[in-house]
Amino acid sequence: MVKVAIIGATGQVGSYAAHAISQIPQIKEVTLFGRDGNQQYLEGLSRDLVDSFAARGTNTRISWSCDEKDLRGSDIIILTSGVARKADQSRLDLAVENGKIVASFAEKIGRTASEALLLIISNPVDIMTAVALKYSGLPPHRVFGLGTHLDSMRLKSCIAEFFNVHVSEVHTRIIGEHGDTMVPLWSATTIGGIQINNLPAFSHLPKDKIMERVKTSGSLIIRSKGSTVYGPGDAIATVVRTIVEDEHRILTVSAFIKKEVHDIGSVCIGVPARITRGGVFPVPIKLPDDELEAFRNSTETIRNVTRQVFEALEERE
Ligand SMILES: NC(=O)c1ccc[n+]([C@@H]2O[C@H](COP(=O)([O-])OP(=O)(O)OC[C@H]3O[C@@H](n4cnc5c(N)ncnc54)[C@H](O)[C@@H]3O)[C@@H](O)[C@H]2O)c1
Ligand SMILES: O=C(O)C[C@H](O)C(=O)O
Repeated sequence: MVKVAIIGATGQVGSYAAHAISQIPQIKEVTLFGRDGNQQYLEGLSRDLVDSFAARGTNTRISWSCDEKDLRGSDIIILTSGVARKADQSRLDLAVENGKIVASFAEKIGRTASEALLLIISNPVDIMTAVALKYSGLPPHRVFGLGTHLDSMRLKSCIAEFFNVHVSEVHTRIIGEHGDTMVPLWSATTIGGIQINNLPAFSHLPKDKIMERVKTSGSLIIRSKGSTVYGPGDAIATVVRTIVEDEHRILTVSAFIKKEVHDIGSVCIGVPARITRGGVFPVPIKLPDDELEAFRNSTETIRNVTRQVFEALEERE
């Protein structure tokens, strides 16, 4: 049975993720982890979740803590702490501020829960994954971020709507930055198992418009209702279920790549990765030239900002 801790559980994404993952039968206990001063909120949140579980017939145990010692024994730690962007900000604008928060939690995790798998949600998620990897000291296959999984789901629903098919018939992925330079893999997109460009209607698919919608989904939701909650929360639950059931599904998460995508490496970025109980393993792939060039451009953006954040964090030390 599995024990999961959510750091940043008092936030919008952390609290809904706690609800979503608690429906996974193998999860025995979820610990809501928050900052000192948030005890009252955490007690209220845990009571609210316990009521929900009773109503649903869910057997997961809920606990809460502000003490890093209680991270010990966690199989999976989900890190959602950090500031969220305003609708007119880029996720990259949060890099230094959230880098400090993520580095500090990563150090705690390295000290107390070095056997855990660490799933990063805080934005900009690719860069925060690199920060968590460096400051936790955990091996690369046990530190990964939500990456472009949510973007891939957004693209999937747009394609399903256009072709008027069930979402489960659409397989697609977006790789690269969880941000403006993300790269849709049309070459890896199928509907009902058929390569999308072999479908006559593909020539009418408004690809640019769809990608604009995917890229601006987060800011539109933030402008409309303050934050994105259900999309990320359920995307997190999918990743966690894939881990605990050792499914070996291939999801597009932010992982440290060495040479899996042509010769590009030494960066944490959204790539297809096999997700197992033991960790996350990027799948070696070859891309057509246009997608490769776009991915290279995306990795350069992430690499540059990661470098700047590492420099800022070194000044802190
Ligand atoms: N990767 C994704 O797909 C994705 C999706 C949604 C949100 N996010 C990111 O997740 C993060 C949380 O989003 P949210 O909507 O839950 O925000 P929120 O403001 O509702 O919650 C923020 C959480 O971080 C904690 N926190 C804030 N500043 C802190 C600090 N200095 N030290 C320790 N803890 C601190 C808060 O206590 C709270 O628990 C943001 O960075 C957001 O951009 C990522
Ligand atoms: O857009 C955001 O800032 C939140 C998150 O990254 C999202 O894509 O929903």
